[in-house]
Amino acid sequence: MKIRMAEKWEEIDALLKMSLNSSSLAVTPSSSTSESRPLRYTSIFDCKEKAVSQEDIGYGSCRQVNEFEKLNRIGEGTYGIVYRARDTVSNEIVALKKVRIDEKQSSAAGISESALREITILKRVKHDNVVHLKEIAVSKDIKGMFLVMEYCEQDLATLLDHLQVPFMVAEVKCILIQLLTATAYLHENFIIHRDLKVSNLLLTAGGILKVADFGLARIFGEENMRMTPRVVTLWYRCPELLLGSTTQTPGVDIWAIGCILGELLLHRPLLPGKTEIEQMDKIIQLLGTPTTKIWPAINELPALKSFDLKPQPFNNIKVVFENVSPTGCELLNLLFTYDPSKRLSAAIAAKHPYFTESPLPCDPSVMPSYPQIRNSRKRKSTNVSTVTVS
Ligand SMILES: Nc1ncnc2c1ncn2[C@@H]1O[C@H](COP(=O)(O)OP(=O)(O)OP(=O)(O)O)[C@@H](O)[C@H]1O
Repeated sequence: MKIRMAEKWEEIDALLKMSLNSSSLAVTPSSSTSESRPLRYTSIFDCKEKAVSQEDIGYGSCRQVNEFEKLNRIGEGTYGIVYRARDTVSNEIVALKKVRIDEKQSSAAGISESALREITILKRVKHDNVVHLKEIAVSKDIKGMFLVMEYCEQDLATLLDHLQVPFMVAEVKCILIQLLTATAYLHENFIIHRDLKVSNLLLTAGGILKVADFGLARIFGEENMRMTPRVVTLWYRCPELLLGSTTQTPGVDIWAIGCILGELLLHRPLLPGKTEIEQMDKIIQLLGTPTTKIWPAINELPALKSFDLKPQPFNNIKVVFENVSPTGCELLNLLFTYDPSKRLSAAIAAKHPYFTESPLPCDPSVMPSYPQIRNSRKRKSTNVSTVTVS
């Protein structure tokens, strides 16, 4: 068994190393931010951040999961179950995300591609507003692998479902500015999240927002990098993906952030389409029909002919968001720019005057916190994602 374990983890380790060294993922960090740092592969065997060689410790420094006491189940996503747990060594409360191991998986050792992605990306990012992967724990047998993450008290989807009144504008701004800061950091480091939505935004007890769930994230920058258009949960999916674009830009995250801002302001999902056609219709209802004048490349999108774009000449942002200031409506329109090449960047959006006009973003420490609703139901939108990993 020991030998099988060693082989298995070495196999995963080699795969991670290969994926990060391959040309499609070879990137150089941006030098435009002080937070940028070399994106370097660190071995899965380095998972406790201290420099211990594999030889020193046998099968890597990963601790066994039985050093964590599972307290309760806090979430279940497409790719694994998430538990609240106590580290019996440090007494710290952590989140344990179990990675499904399926021997039938095509990737190494039965670990899904999305889990490998999540690990490789989370190990290279370090930002206050991105969930921190502390280490990887393993079960005694070969069946379990767990991401040990900092614990966050709630996710925004559950919070939204339970709040009787909408967030105050100052609270919306507090959340959004943190989300934009995190996204700017990711984009500066060539990472597109590709699944931003309220259930993937976590809040700590101190109101700090943490972007989570990097199972669909990708490194971008390579010319003509083709990606499947069927990523991003439908309600948050941008028009270029709906229309079949395979070249994805950071703009897919920016569009999703527009949907999140809309949802926070309205206290309901902004564009809850049930099918791709309905999704596109809802976008057109809100923003008007896109034309080649505002989006010259639209005619080149492969799936355009499958859609019958209804003529709708009006932009209804001000109607739908009647209680939102003109500056707020302007920010929404910029986030919802049809042409992805003209869509606002996260870094520029974070400097938009909406955040400096009254009411100002509140301090995270005064964000509402309801630990008692932590284990309540998860919204159905999560199931609408129909994602394909590529
Ligand atoms: N670090 C954490 N702290 C607290 N709760 C968490 C943490 N990570 C995840 N969760 C909870 O578990 C849920 C599922 O986690 P996550 O989104 O990472 O899993 P997934 O399988 O990738 O989900 P999805 O189906 O949305 O892709 C989250 O919505 C959140 O409620």
